[in-house]
Amino acid sequence: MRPDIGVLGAGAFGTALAIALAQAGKRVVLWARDVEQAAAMAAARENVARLPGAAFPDGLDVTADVAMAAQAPVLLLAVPTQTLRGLAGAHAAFLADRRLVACCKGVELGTGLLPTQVLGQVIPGAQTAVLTGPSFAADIARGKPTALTLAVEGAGGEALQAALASHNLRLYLAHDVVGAQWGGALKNVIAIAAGVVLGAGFGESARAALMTRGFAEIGRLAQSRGAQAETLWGLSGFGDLVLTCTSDKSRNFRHGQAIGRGEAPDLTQTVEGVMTAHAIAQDADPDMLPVTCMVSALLREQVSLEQAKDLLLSRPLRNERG
Ligand SMILES: NC(=O)C1=CN([C@@H]2O[C@H](COP(=O)(O)OP(=O)(O)OC[C@H]3O[C@@H](n4cnc5c(N)ncnc54)[C@H](OP(=O)(O)O)[C@@H]3O)[C@@H](O)[C@H]2O)C=CC1
Ligand SMILES: O=C(CO)COP(=O)(O)O
Repeated sequence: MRPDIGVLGAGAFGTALAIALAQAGKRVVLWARDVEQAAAMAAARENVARLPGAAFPDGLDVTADVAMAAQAPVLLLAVPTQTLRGLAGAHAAFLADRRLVACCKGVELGTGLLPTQVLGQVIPGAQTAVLTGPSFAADIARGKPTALTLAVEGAGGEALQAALASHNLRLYLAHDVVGAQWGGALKNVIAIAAGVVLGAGFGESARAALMTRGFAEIGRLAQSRGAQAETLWGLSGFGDLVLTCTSDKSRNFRHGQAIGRGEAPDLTQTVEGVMTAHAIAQDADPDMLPVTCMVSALLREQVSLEQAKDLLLSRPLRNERG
């Protein structure tokens, strides 16, 4: 039988979404690129590698055959942002006339493009949407209450909202696809900075300052790229910034925390904020985006932690607004 939803990318997030949707009664096919990983998940009815402890419900099938998942009219793309172009390019024929819901949070290095913009380049005319907002994969998989933004341009938003929402996964519809993606991408950079601040022992007051000034920075950059301010105040911006900057379940936050403590970060994890910081900083004005540029410089070891702190604190005094 034709699935309702295909999920491409069997990492923590793709697996969690597949579990939640199957629990809500949808027929879901989860695609992993690795044949052995797909077989192991199918046998264990669990993604032991990426999301241990979350059992697969009935209605969730696993495959390494992209054609099987792509029978569904709606495909969730849950791979790291830097791999999205490769995924879409390799399977363009299967993706061409499907609703493609980008679930990744980041900016492509080199092009500065958002996920739906990458999809639009690789698959001209692609029907895209964005699912984003504050949610840890483990929470979604365990059926904990979660509210997310589903951003859809043009027609079909309500139908997609109804298809993907469930009792515990509450979806708010938005139409500002660009704004929803900028919020989700940039909060990861600020979360790295928040982790650095706490890891270094600069204190919770400093983190609150950084989150607030970081949010102002997100607003400046995102609005200069076409985002609406109201979108940034919502789940995809403010909501996700709060979650990611305040929880050590966040990989971005933990990455920063390790750097702040002078430890080596875990480079096996997907930490989207690293590439996003570099993608933004490569042609940014440090006066407009001081935190993002400093995070990039710190990650590249162009400045020390003490230098980064002093450089940020010694900037000329300014008005809070503007
Ligand atoms: N985890 C979370 O709580 C949340 C994550 N997100 C976002 O979801 C996206 C994915 O993150 P997450 O699932 O956590 O990452 P993970 O590190 O858990 O998994 C990444 C997955 O992507 C797969 N992958 C990588 N490259 C490709 C490729 N070229 N083709 C196909 N599959 C590929 C990996 O496969 P393999 O194992 O073979 O390498 C792996 O299954 C990120 O943008 C993240 O910001 C959003 C909200 C919450
Ligand atoms: O996007 C997320 C929460 O909304 C997941 O955060 P991390 O990628 O930092 O783990």
